[in-house]
Amino acid sequence: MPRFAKEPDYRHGSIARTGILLINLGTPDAATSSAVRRYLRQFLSDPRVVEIPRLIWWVILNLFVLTTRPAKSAAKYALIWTRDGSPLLTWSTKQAKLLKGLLGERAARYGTPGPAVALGMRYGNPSVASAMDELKAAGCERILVLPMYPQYAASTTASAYDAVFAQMARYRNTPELHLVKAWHDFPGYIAALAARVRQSWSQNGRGEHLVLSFHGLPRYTLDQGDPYFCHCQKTARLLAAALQLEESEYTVAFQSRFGRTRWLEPYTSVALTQLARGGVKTVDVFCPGFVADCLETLEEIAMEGKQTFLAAGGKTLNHIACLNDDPAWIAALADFVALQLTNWPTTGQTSETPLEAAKIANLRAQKFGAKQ
Ligand SMILES: C=CC1=C(C)c2cc3[nH]c(cc4nc(cc5[nH]c(cc1n2)c(C)c5CCC(=O)O)C(CCC(=O)O)=C4C)c(C)c3C=C
Ligand SMILES: [Fe+2]
Ligand SMILES: [Fe+2]
Repeated sequence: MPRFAKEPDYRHGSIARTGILLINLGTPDAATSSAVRRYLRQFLSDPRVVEIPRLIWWVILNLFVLTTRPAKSAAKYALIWTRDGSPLLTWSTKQAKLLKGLLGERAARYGTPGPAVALGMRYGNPSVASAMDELKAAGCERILVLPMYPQYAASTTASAYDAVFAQMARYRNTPELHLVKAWHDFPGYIAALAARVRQSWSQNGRGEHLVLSFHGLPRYTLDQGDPYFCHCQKTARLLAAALQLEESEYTVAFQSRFGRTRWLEPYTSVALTQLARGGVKTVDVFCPGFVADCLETLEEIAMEGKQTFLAAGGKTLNHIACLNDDPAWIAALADFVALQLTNWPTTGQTSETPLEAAKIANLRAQKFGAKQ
């Protein structure tokens, strides 16, 4: 493979565009053991995700994890799989499409073309590399990297950056980058979350207690300076304030523990058990850290979490759907993008006079026989 990827044909005088690169975690290509194994191999080989020394982890991963987990996880994926495939991919694709449409509509008011939007998955397909290629092919000289993780974590956000940098290293004509780090307190995001909860309350009734369940992380990441835990607490606090909740009316908890080390606490399963044992009969569970429903919300919360709550004496667990394609959320996302693009100067972009363009075309034709 050549060191650098082939550049798209260079067109003189074309307008340099801005591209929005949405990155989410990714999902297997199918709900089968082999597809899940391929996905988990890529995911769990990421040193940002599992920090055990490489050689030791390679042995554990290949001898134990990848021999047992794929079948178990595939069975869970099968429970949430739809005719369109994985919900995470379906919703993420829809979000990218809706965002592109809305940004295009807003730009059209000023007679300008909207930015290009592409979706890249950190693991699996479509890859971050292919999404960046797509933006470059669309003439994007500037790329806004927007991880679909409101709360920063090294294992998600920084890992998404790693994938972007790896592809940058393959380009000769690199685009300019703007990396979004976190948006856990962006007012439009908080307002969209609050509206989602209120909508569920009015449609399905209001539970006695609200559990805000975030994906967990190993506990040592907090001790070692990862701000994820604090970002989750702030999102929860702002959301609770928007919903005018007293502290006794909601619980912040962490789900999806992986491996044997201690993770951020309280664990969602423990919180649900304690609530039920304490006499709470109806609980709402909302996952503000996931902007799209996925295995972790549809299976782990709506199915497993429900069983845990009922087994401990609860009567009803209502899983409140993630933001998915909610119009208020897509509008908030478009506002956030606009904010990020403000004051990003468009200097340094090529625009030759016709004479210069003709000279360059001539030179390239002589030297490389290139078509212009
Ligand atoms: C929202 C943020 C996420 C963080 C932080 C995160 C950290 C993290 N995850 C694992 C291990 C697994 N996670 C899995 C699925 C999964 N994780 C997230 C998001 C975050 N992960 C999502 C959106 C999903 C769902 C993907 C889908 O296809 O629907 C899985 C795979 C499923 C399984 O086998 O259980 C694993 C494994 C670790 C170790 C980690 C931080 C160190
Ligand atoms: Fe995860
Ligand atoms: Fe999980």
